[in-house]
Amino acid sequence: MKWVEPISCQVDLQQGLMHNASGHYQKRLSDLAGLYADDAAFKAELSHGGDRVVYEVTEWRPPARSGDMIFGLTRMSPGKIGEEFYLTRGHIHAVADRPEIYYGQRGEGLMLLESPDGETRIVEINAQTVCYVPPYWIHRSVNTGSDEFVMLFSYPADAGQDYDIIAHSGGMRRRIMADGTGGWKQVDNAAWQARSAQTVAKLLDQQSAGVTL
Ligand SMILES: O=P(O)(O)OC[C@H]1O[C@](O)(CO)[C@@H](O)[C@@H]1O
Ligand SMILES: [Fe+2]
Repeated sequence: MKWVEPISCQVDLQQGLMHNASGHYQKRLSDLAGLYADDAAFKAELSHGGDRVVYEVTEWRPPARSGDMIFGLTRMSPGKIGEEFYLTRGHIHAVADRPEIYYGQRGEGLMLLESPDGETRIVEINAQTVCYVPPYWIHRSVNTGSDEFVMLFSYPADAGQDYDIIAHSGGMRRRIMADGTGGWKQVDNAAWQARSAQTVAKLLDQQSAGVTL
């Protein structure tokens, strides 16, 4: 029998990376086109500040997916586009009933959550905060601090990510903006459109066996 080997991965807090990872990817500002409210500020930032890396992920993925776990580290740079804090693309798991755990390592930020039928929640995350993302919640990380925001994450290996659900509803329902006094506030996204009852029911009926990951 060829068992999957146990491993350990060292979290490098300063670099915001995990050593001994099996994968690494970076997202640049241009990868986030269309996600921010202020498109003029986005374009100005791209042309003046350059297409810099805004977040990166080092992760370990098991050789087989079913029943196993993926874990890794996300490092988000600090910054704003206009008044809106830097964010990740955000997604629902392709197998929507799969949950996720985030564990704050450094910096400050939050998890912006949205249920299929449009309820919203915010979970603030600092170092040592564990954030539980329950099944079915769309989730996006936001760096609300002035330093890098680093979190460890772990989720079922067969979960996958569906990014279209956010695009199809005109973005997430809430945006996280500077409040003018050094903090953050949530504001409504005017472009947001509710998902139909049929779309919500389809997500709830989904069977993992029928989903292509
Ligand atoms: O995949 P997104 O929405 O760009 O966000 C990146 C973060 O989410 C993950 O996909 C984990 O759910 C990690 O890659 C990282 O923590
Ligand atoms: Fe996720």
